[in-house]
Amino acid sequence: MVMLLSLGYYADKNISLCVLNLSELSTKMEAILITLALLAILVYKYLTWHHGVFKKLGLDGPKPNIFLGNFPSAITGKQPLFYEADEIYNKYKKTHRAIGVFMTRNPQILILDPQLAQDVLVKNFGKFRGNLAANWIYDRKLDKLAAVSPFFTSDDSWKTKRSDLVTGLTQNKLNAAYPIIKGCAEKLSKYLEKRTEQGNAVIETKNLGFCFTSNVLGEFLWGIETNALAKPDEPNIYLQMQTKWLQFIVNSLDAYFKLLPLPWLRRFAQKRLFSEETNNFFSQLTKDALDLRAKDASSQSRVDFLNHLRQLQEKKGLSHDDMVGHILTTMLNGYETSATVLFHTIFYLAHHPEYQEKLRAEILENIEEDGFVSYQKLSSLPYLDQCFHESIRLITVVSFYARICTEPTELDVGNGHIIPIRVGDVVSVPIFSYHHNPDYFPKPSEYNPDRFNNAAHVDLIKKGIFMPFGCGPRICAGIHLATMEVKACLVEIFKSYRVKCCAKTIPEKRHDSPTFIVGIDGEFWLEYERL
Ligand code: HEM
Repeated sequence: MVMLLSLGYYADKNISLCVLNLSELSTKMEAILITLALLAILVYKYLTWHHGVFKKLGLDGPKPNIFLGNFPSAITGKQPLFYEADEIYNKYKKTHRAIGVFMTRNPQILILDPQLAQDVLVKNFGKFRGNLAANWIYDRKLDKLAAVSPFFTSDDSWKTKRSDLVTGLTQNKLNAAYPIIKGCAEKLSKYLEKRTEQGNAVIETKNLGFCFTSNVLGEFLWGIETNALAKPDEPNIYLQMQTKWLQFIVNSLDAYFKLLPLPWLRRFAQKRLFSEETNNFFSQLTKDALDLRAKDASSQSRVDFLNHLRQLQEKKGLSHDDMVGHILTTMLNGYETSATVLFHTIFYLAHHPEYQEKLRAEILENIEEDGFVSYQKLSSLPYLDQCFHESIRLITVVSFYARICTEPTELDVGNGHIIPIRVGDVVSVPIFSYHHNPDYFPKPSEYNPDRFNNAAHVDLIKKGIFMPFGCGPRICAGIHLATMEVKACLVEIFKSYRVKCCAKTIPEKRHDSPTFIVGIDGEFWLEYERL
């Protein structure tokens, strides 16, 4: 409007030039606006490209947010993923066997019926061999040590990597390695004795759990004393490196999830899963441990993971990177998970003295002359098993797992409706939700080991309702190691100590851990009374 008036009133060159510039500007503005509009349409199309995919298949599901999909709070870090998944699960569980959801813009089929989950994980495993966690590695050459892990592998090399790992973690091997765990339990006892003798019996039990599993892994993986329990107050390079290593992984995964809508931006964020500094440290540590083993004939008959790797090196020429990779896999999958189950069990048993007394009675009845419960009994004590299973149900440290379809197949999603599944499609199992479904576990937020009376877990595992370690050929590779170390520590504590809540103890509450591992946030201060 102003421009037209100007044109009619002032006829001199300068002004008309100025008007010409304005019109040029407006053309440029128009071009910019059109470009922006086109860009917005393109971005919108890109973000919503897949949104029709489930409709075409006739699969129901909640409407996704354009940018963040169906898990906006999890992507922005406001709420853990399993809670958001649980809200969706509860809405559809009575009416659907499976639904379609979006992790940002990426479609996933969420399995609501445990029997269908069993089909995918076990019966139909051949068609669902891939693990979504393999995508967490951006560059497999750069992250050569992380890439050794079967957990991060979807291709054909998975089978060999898994076999190399699990043959060092069989029940026979762990039975033979049991003296190592007993040695760690003795160190824990000495530490507790010292604390209680000093009148310092209120102990932060999360730290205690981390120190114990760290000690076990140090001795079992490298044959080294980490001093986590012996000298807990002294600076410790091993523990510092372990913490640094885990923090780096958490940062990397944080970037991975935040950039899911725009994955190509990952090249500008933290690309590696394992840092170079910690890779160098753990590689040197492994080399030193191997050199020591080669020099010391007496330690060559020790049954531990390092000797397992030495045998593999001899038999099939395992490279040094493969050896370090397997050690780090065991530490990554087994350190925080096992410690979390351990300290939550102690915490829940302190809150429920009636269950603690029952467990203690069973332990005391089965102690052998050497002051320990034998490895065979450790695996079979029924109430110890119940307490362990109830903690792992309530906590469900690994709350969600996802498979990638590797061969075209079909999925029976109920009501006579069968949908085609293509290579690359992702199917996920919200196991936390199964473990917290009141139809399967009445009053699911309560800690109650009695719900697993008469080995009830066996039937629940068969039905796919209880799968804290996963199921099928990709079941947790460290299930026996985790079970052994957690149970051995529980026996050691409860045979000699009554663990009680005190003024500093936080209440039992909703799981709100800010890390990737499920759990209750905050410190677990508990009082240890010597019996
Ligand atoms: C209480 C402790 C633990 C829990 C609750 C746990 C849970 C799980 C679960 C649920 C899976 C399956 C994930 C999926 O299907 O995608 C898994 C896989 C795995 N776990 Fe564990 N885990 C524990 C301890 C350990 C330990 C001590 C190790 C040591 C080696 C370990 C090594 C692995 C590996 C390598 C895989 C991947 C297996 C494969 O894909 O073939 N875990 N774990």
